Amino acid sequence: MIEIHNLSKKYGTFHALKDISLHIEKGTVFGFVGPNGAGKSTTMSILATLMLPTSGVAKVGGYDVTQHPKEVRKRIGYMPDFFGVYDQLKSTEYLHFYGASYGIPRAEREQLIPQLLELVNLSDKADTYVDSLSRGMKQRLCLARCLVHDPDVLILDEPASGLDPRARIEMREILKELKLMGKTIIISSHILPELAEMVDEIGVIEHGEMVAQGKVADIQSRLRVKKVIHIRTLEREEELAEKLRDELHVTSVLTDNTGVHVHYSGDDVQQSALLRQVVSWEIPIVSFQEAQSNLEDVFLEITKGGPRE
Ligand SMILES: Nc1ncnc2c1ncn2[C@@H]1O[C@H](COP(=O)(O)OP(=O)(O)OP(=O)(O)O)[C@@H](O)[C@H]1O
Repeated sequence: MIEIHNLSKKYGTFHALKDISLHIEKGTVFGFVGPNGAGKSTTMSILATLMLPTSGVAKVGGYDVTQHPKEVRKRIGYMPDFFGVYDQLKSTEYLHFYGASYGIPRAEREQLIPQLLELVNLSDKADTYVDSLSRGMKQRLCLARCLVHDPDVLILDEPASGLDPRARIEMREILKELKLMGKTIIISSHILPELAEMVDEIGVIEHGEMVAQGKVADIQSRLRVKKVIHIRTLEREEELAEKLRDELHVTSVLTDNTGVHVHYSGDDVQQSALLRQVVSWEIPIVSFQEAQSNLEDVFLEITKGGPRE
């Protein structure tokens, strides 16, 4: 649904995007992550046909953003990171305005707008002036605006920025629903945990370059993000820690009042052999569990500035 080949963008002599390539299948929720100034907004503006690339190709639904911008615009809903709303309008009027600008007849809009307001949990604010909505509500109204023409692709630049935790959860729930509706979603953020639960794939961009891309789990294993295995015993904890220190792929072992924490670089097969070994020592184990490393860990690992693969 989205294809980017060797896309570059220069602002004067500043190289904001350097030959990035990306491929996003239909129905995927793609998290575009990177620190401030990495090039996320630039990429999204190009996809949204608002900015021309310096070189390279970007396509949405098979249409080139440079050659067929009108076709691309029909297929995308774009939510910029900064947006203004027309304060003197009520929520419903605001959506009518956008619906009309897409050429949707009034009768159709009358049906559509209540559905959109319901989708973004703003039904009770239909007759409220936009300027009296909270920031989270304005963000959701803006999302409804992006959906007016039923686009296949949503390009959402930091849709959760500046929202409090509850508003972020609401936004996340709406995005889950949009995924269920089959939309392809590209969503940027530098706040990673908020993406973790909902993205299928991530692309990490830094200084205008894609430094990693794929399923979160694949990226983790490719980067060999070290696992931490947490083991709880009924007794003989120190003895277990001592024995573990001599095992292959164990890089360090720590104990605290919650149990034994094993930093482990082995793969799943080696880990299962380690579990057999631990059981064979006949120390009474209560649990042996791999701590979930999250998107935050992956991000820090990739962007810490050290040598890369
Ligand atoms: N119009 C412009 N003229 C000159 N430089 C620009 C312009 N727009 C962006 N840049 C620079 O290009 C780089 C990439 O900016 P971009 O806004 O794409 O990053 P971003 O990843 O979206 O960052 P953020 O998370 O802060 O929004 C930054 O160094 C930025 O300063």
